[in-house]
Amino acid sequence: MEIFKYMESYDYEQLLFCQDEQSGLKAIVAIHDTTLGPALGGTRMWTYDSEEAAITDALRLAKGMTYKNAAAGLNLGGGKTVIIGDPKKDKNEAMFRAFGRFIQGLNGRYITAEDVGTTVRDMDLIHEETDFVTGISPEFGSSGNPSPVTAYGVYKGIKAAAKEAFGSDSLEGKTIAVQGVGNVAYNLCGHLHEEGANLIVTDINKEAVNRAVEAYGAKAVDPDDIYQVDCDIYAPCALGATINDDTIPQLKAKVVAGAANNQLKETKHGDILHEKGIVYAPDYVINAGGVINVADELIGYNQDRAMKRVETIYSSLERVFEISQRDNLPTYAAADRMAEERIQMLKQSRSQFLTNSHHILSRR
Ligand SMILES: NC(=O)c1ccc[n+]([C@@H]2O[C@H](COP(=O)([O-])OP(=O)(O)OC[C@H]3O[C@@H](n4cnc5c(N)ncnc54)[C@H](O)[C@@H]3O)[C@@H](O)[C@H]2O)c1
Ligand SMILES: CC(C)C[C@H](N)C(=O)O
Repeated sequence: MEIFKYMESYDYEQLLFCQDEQSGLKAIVAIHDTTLGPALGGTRMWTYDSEEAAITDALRLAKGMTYKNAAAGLNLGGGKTVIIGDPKKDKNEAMFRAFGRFIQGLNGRYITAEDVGTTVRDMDLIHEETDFVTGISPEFGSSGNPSPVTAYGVYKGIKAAAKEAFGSDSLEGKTIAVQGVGNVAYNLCGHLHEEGANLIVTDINKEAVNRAVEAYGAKAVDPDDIYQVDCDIYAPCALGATINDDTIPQLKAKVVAGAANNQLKETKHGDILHEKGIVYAPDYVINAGGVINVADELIGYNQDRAMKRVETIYSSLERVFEISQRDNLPTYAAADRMAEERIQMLKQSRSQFLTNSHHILSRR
């Protein structure tokens, strides 16, 4: 992999490799763009097939956070960390504390939070070493686990996408296929079930599937079968790139709207959805609830204020669908335009984030 060539292609600012032999920490921090403010993005812990796969994931996820934070109207740039390892076996206190010290060394250029494979407990350990971490325990006056809030935002976003596709945002009687029923999607299924939707779920983890079947009467299918089930809405809530050449021809849904980051394997897959008349809710717009919630910690966490802001995901998606129709653009491109315009506008007056300027951290 030619790292600088890749970084140049999407104008990444910084890529850091953090190693601590004693604790087994191998972390990659990618900072994409800090025009709008310090880079905020979660830490993912995953068993990658190769170091290259881990680097690529960190870079792709960091860019997604730049767009997510910009589209959500936050004064924050985009970054992300991946820790290479099995979150079930390889975690220890020293690992997260070592990572916290590396973050502290960045002096506020990057702020972390939870992502796949990390928990509030892990963030609390990082917090032993640095203040540049969010999603820590409510006992510190913080917002805790972002997943239920992400789920609420995704639920609101699914309603906005349903209105665009079916003319009504009611989900009663709609069949929704949910891929991955982890932290976000289990909470999402609760909202969908409460509104009277029929759920079809899958997960590579049998316990996660059973939990959704028991709590919400969901029907379970094998992981490979989720794309072809008869449904109105497909909600990808596991990992990325599930909208691709193999899966699109199988989809019967009229809407793709879910929590996962980087749902489109390549942008051409967003073009194909558009051509087929499938309403796609851009991932980083619909799943911004968690980051909106944790970002509120930076100005003194207020749950009511954060939830009101999460509710705006519905109108942000309406705006994306409006731009898409007006300019005959695929929805992912309409969302990119919205985010890029905001960044460009501010780039004219600011370039790199500096801790000694007036910014969100100075109010903490
Ligand atoms: N947690 C948040 O607040 C948040 C915010 C924004 C975006 N996201 C994104 O949403 C997605 C889910 O996040 P989460 O926190 O719920 O993670 P999670 O790890 O709790 O849940 C993911 C689930 O997907 C399952 N899974 C993995 N591969 C699968 C496959 N091939 N087929 C079926 N199931 C599979 C896992 O077993 C797990 O149960 C991720 O892409 C994450 O980046 C999460
Ligand atoms: C800051 C976190 C809540 C980030 C979250 N994992 C996301 O992808 O949006």
